[in-house]
Amino acid sequence: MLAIGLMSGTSLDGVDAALIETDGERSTRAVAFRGESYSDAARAQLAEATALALTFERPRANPEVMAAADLITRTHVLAVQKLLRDAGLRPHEIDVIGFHGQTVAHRPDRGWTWQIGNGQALADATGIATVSDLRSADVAAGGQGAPLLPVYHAALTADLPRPIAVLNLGGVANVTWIGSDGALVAFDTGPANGLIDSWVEGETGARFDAGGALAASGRVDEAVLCAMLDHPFFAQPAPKSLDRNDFTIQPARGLSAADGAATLTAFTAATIAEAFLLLPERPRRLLVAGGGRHNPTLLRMISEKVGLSPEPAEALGWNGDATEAEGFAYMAVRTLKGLPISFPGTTGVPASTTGGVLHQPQPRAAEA
Ligand SMILES: Nc1ncnc2c1ncn2[C@@H]1O[C@H](COP(=O)(O)OP(=O)(O)OP(=O)(O)O)[C@@H](O)[C@H]1O
Ligand SMILES: CC(=O)N[C@H]1[C@@H]2OC[C@@H](O2)[C@@H](O)[C@@H]1O[C@H](C)C(=O)O
Repeated sequence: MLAIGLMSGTSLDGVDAALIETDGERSTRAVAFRGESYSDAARAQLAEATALALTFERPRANPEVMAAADLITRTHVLAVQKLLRDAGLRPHEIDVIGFHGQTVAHRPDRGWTWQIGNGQALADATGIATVSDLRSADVAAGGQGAPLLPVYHAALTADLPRPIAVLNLGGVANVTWIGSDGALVAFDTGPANGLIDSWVEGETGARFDAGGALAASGRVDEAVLCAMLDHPFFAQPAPKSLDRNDFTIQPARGLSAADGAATLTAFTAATIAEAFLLLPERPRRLLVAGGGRHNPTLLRMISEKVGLSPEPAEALGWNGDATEAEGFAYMAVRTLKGLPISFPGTTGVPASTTGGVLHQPQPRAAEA
């Protein structure tokens, strides 16, 4: 099948749109990819909606969050249209879209996770069957609702020697470990770039620490690093997941811009080392996808603390910027086929679970 996957990640940098050909099982081939950036105004609107949503006891139709949801849907429609144009394809040639939406609050402890974006509106506007709300069924069944990528990581690495680990360095980081027998262990490890981005934006106005240059020029403050690592999340057994806002840059306040960047980068690396202690067996290789693989200072620190060289996804011919979006395309095909997308080892759900809500495009009123 030809499937489009759409992801708007915790970094709020934009929409990733990927087109893949897959059977939702072992076969998967990347066909096209493009990103659609948010304007500064859109990012600010999404950040506000996210901050607000996190204060709610449960998801509700608040006007500000609904306006953000509308922005998300419209930007995703645009991303699909541009991706189709790039690929020279028409909507009827695409079997399904996997639409992750934007997480505004992730509270499995309260029994919910909230991704905004209207799946039916996206299906109607693109004319393509759309699977949305991919995390809720898992949470309803008692899982963490995240991470979901492990099933795709397993397909991507099917021919590689195991055990193997795949690290996704987005705003938040998550690791997937795949054992020799195909067993999956996966969980969020801590912030990846989220804190570094917030720090750098506050200190310098830049969106992120390009090339890890600021962190490379600073000194890690060991006392701040120790204080940050003294957090109950790291002692928790897997599976476990995070909301983007579960950690803050507060402990680094008072450090110079460079030392703060170095310390927060070291924090991410140290949390990945902590995560490795929870893996059943040391992986032979550590593959890295997500924006953090563009940060050599972060990769160096991970290598030092974990004792394994992180290999950017490109080493295997993957596009590490597209992996998440591809994963949601893959999951949408699995949803169509009634196959599970989450497992006891990945989200803690008691039994393997299907997920996602399917929306068939409705003919427009004018055409009806
Ligand atoms: N050249 C670069 N140098 C340093 N860091 C970079 C570079 N390019 C991207 N990044 C980092 O990658 C981040 C974006 O990563 P990505 O797109 O994988 O996150 P996301 O998908 O929004 O997050 P999540 O996976 O948590 O949902 C940026 O915010 C930035 O911190
Ligand atoms: C609730 C939510 O949106 N979580 C994201 C976030 O970003 C990274 C990490 O935290 C991961 O758990 C998840 O996304 C990836 C794509 C996943 O589900 O595998």
